[in-house]
Amino acid sequence: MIEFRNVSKSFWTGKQRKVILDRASFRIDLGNSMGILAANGTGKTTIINMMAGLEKPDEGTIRKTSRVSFPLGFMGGVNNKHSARENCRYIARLYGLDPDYVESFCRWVCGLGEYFEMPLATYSSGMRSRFCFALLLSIEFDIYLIDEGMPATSDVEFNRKAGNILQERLKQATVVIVSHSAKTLERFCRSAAVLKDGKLYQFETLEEAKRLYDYQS
Ligand SMILES: Nc1ncnc2c1ncn2[C@@H]1O[C@H](COP(=O)(O)OP(=O)(O)OP(=O)(O)O)[C@@H](O)[C@H]1O
Repeated sequence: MIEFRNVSKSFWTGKQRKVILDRASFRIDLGNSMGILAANGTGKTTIINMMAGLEKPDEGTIRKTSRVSFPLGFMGGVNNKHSARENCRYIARLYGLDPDYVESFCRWVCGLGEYFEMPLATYSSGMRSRFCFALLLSIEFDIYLIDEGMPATSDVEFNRKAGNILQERLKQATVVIVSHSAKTLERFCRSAAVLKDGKLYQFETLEEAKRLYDYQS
């Protein structure tokens, strides 16, 4: 479960305050995947980052009682000076997992060859995103956070392998997905919410959410 209670978040732009959430309260329960529809630039990434714990609210509380993933495609949290192998083992220890398992899983999924032993700083951005995605897949979460659809790399073989693993994971898991497009949400959830003027309006069905979203845009 993820619960936002009276959460406010805004940014100072130098001229005005950009409000993302204004004392918003909502809850996402396990087994009830939810999509959030919001126009570009209104705060989708910020909300996902707050759920992941990457950003703090200005006010209010965010409570989590489940294992919540970092956003799919997130490339932080790794150390550039260390190799994929060292990063794997470090992250495994942080999550209380078996370092041998995480290392061999990632080695198999991301197919980096000898680069697996080299510092991340020597990787291309494609190699880095393959590694970070493999790392996410090596950990099992209850709730997966997706910002604007599935991440994809330019490596077809990797996309197929990682996509199949993720597909299996998502069958059992709860998904929170944010997008500006209802079409992107359709694959993942039946219920949805609309982010509007700093408030989140939750609906039983995506259809209902779409009606409000289409009306305001
Ligand atoms: N650290 C920051 N300082 C100032 N403004 C910020 C900061 N982070 C985000 N913003 C602003 O807050 C708004 C929401 O940003 P966010 O990235 O969450 O939007 P988004 O809905 O995901 O956008 P997009 O659809 O374009 O990816 C944007 O106007 C952005 O410029």
